[in-house]
Amino acid sequence: MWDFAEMSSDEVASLRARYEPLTQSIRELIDAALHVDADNQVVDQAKAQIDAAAELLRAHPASTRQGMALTPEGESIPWDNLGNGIRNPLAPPLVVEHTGPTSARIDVELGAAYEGPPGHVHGGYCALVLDQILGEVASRGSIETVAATGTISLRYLRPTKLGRLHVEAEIQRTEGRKIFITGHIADEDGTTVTAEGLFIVLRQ
Ligand SMILES: CCCCCCCCCCCCCCCC(=O)SCCNC(=O)CCNC(=O)[C@H](O)C(C)(C)COP(=O)(O)OP(=O)(O)OC[C@H]1O[C@@H](n2cnc3c(N)ncnc32)[C@H](O)[C@@H]1OP(=O)(O)O
Repeated sequence: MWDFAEMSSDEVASLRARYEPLTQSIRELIDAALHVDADNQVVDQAKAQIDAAAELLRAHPASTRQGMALTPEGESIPWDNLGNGIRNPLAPPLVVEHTGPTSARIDVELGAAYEGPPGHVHGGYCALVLDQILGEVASRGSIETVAATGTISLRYLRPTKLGRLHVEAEIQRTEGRKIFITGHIADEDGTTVTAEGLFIVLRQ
């Protein structure tokens, strides 16, 4: 059904435009559900509408699922995956901006859905965000150099406040297929988590 290897950039853009707003609406639904304080009637009505939407979507199943795909031009499409999948509302809304051949940054807002300690981001999601940006920088956006996490080490300096976060990553050195890379997350008060990773470029 989705044969990205056969698609033009325009066709991919049109699919993105179809599904990205659905993903964002589901994220907003989760946020609304986490903030609601209503009576049985309101909650029952919302549940019925959500169940109806799920039934509508289930009536049109995809024949394949793909975590990530490539277009003929070599553009990578994060489709269903948890790190930054366009169609996955559990993925934080990450947009990785490559600031050079060996570095990148993310500016993202993480709200109630990502809470661990009260008012703060769950440590596992901090790890996911750092793993994602380190992996993307290490992979350098190419199928030829896709790198997997070999080892990642995190240091939680202090809790990360929910809200706007800034994330950076930079390659420190490479040894053959091994890429040594560091990164950090900062909230409005400064750095909260640092990461050191060893990513390994997959054998082709
Ligand atoms: C369609 C696609 C579009 C793509 C478009 C691009 C965008 C793409 C963005 C991706 C962004 C992803 C961001 C999330 C990244 C994950 O979450 S990946 C998932 C978590 N990681 C895994 O599942 C990896 C599981 N492990 C493995 O598959 C294999 O063990 C590995 C890591 C590939 C290494 O296997 P291998 O290639 O056989 O490695 P091997 O030859 O044994 O060892 C090579 C060297 O690495 C060292 N090494 C091996 N394993 C380790 C380790 N775990 N720790 C430390 N050192 C190690 C060895 O000691 C050796 O060192 P030297 O002797 O050369 O000094």
